[in-house]
Amino acid sequence: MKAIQVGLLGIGTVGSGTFNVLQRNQEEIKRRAGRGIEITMVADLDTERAQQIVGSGVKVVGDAREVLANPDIEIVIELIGGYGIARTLVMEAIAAGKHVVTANKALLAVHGTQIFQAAHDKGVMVAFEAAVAGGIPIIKALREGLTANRIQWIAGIINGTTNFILSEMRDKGLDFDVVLKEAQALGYAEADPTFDIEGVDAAHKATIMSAIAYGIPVQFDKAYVEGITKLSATDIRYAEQLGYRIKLLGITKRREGEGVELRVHPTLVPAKRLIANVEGAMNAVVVNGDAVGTTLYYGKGAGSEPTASAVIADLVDVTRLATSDPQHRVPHLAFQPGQMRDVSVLPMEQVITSYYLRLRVKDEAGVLSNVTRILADAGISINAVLQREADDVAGTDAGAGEPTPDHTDLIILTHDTREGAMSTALAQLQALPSVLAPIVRIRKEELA
Ligand SMILES: NC(=O)c1ccc[n+]([C@@H]2O[C@H](COP(=O)([O-])OP(=O)(O)OC[C@H]3O[C@@H](n4cnc5c(N)ncnc54)[C@H](O)[C@@H]3O)[C@@H](O)[C@H]2O)c1
Ligand SMILES: N[C@@H](CCO)C(=O)O
Ligand code: NA
Repeated sequence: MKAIQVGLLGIGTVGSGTFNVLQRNQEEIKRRAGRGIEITMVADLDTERAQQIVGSGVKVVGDAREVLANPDIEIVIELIGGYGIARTLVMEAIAAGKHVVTANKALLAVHGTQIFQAAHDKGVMVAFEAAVAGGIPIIKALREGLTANRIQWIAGIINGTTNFILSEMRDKGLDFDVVLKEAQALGYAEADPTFDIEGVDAAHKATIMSAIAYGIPVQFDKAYVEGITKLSATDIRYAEQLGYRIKLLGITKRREGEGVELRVHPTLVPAKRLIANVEGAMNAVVVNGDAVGTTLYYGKGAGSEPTASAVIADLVDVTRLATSDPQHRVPHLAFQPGQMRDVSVLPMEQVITSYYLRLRVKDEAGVLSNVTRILADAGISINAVLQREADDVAGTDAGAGEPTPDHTDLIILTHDTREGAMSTALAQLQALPSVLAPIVRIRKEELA
């Protein structure tokens, strides 16, 4: 059988990895796919660099539409990124009857509903394993491997850049900016690194996972998104003293009869959990299903060849299924299109979680009892209280000046409560005259 012809749009970090791995492993891949898979045309704005990567045997063009216009090309790989031209090209590729493979989580989290509908109507596939946790086959696991389960919750380290930054800050005591530059140089960071550090990239990926897990539309606009830019070394250290690590987690939970939680924020995780020990740019996703229990997926979530690994897995899937009846394919979002449920993402005030609080207070009689009374009145149960004197935090960057002997840090761990109740209590705590600086609130998940 003749090789299937593929057009590649964008040959940057992931595109070049895809080209190289496909070349290197072509024989093995062919044995798996049943026929050869060949990138015969590449579009990139930088045609000179593109031609250097692919050599003289592959046609390189500056205008992606030339690829879409080529009737011999059956699969288009979109590795440009963003919601702009990439969206137009994906929609045009679908309209032209071509299957699409993409790593573009931003595009799918925001416009996925429209894109999957168009693909369904046209009878083509849009495959996106590389869009979530790069090389880890998490889409495959959720969509196929765990199909017996009612998924209860998912919690993942799904942004390599921020995990790298948090790990380096904790291990080496390096500054945020220095580590960010390193992450960019290593090719982990998005073109706009604010997407990484502000949690947007993780929210894109969590949005896609929530849709597949529960059979609901992508609802990125309703996700709660908080990044790591305000996290201080002081809290990383206190968390450690309490037996926790701070990770940027993408979390989605099914709340029976109420809705779905979808949120990204720094999270205290017990240090003994495997996921708490995922360091550097590595990703890990914990999925809890009612039948299987808790499962863990670990690996490289970014980088040229790890991401290419997922792109090529999709190419193989699409190649095998290209001639099949669309009814026999795995649905884009795991559930049959007519079986999607319109379950809403809950507003953040209704989220139920536990908390780490740090209050810088005057070290005087009655402070602790005032604090605990406010929490008790709000129905918030305390799990642990720790008081750290000036000496314990010397040299920290707590932001309110160095603690002096008459200032102290009060660290409180709570049991589960509603975010709304916590916000109300925090406003009251903040108004206490003995509270000297903005209170730090970091959410905590036991992930048991
Ligand atoms: N880098 C990673 O580790 C990683 C991991 C997972 C997913 N992704 C996703 O993969 C996609 C690509 O990321 P990347 O890191 O390879 O980006 P990149 O910036 O390295 O590459 C993008 C390429 O697209 C080209 N391009 C831009 N506009 C174009 C246009 N109009 N026509 C043709 N080519 C155009 C650029 O010249 C560049 O070579 C993004 O959606 C990204 O979110 C990246
Ligand atoms: N910028 C992303 C790339 C992978 O999607 C990350 O750091 O994880
Ligand atoms: Na993946």
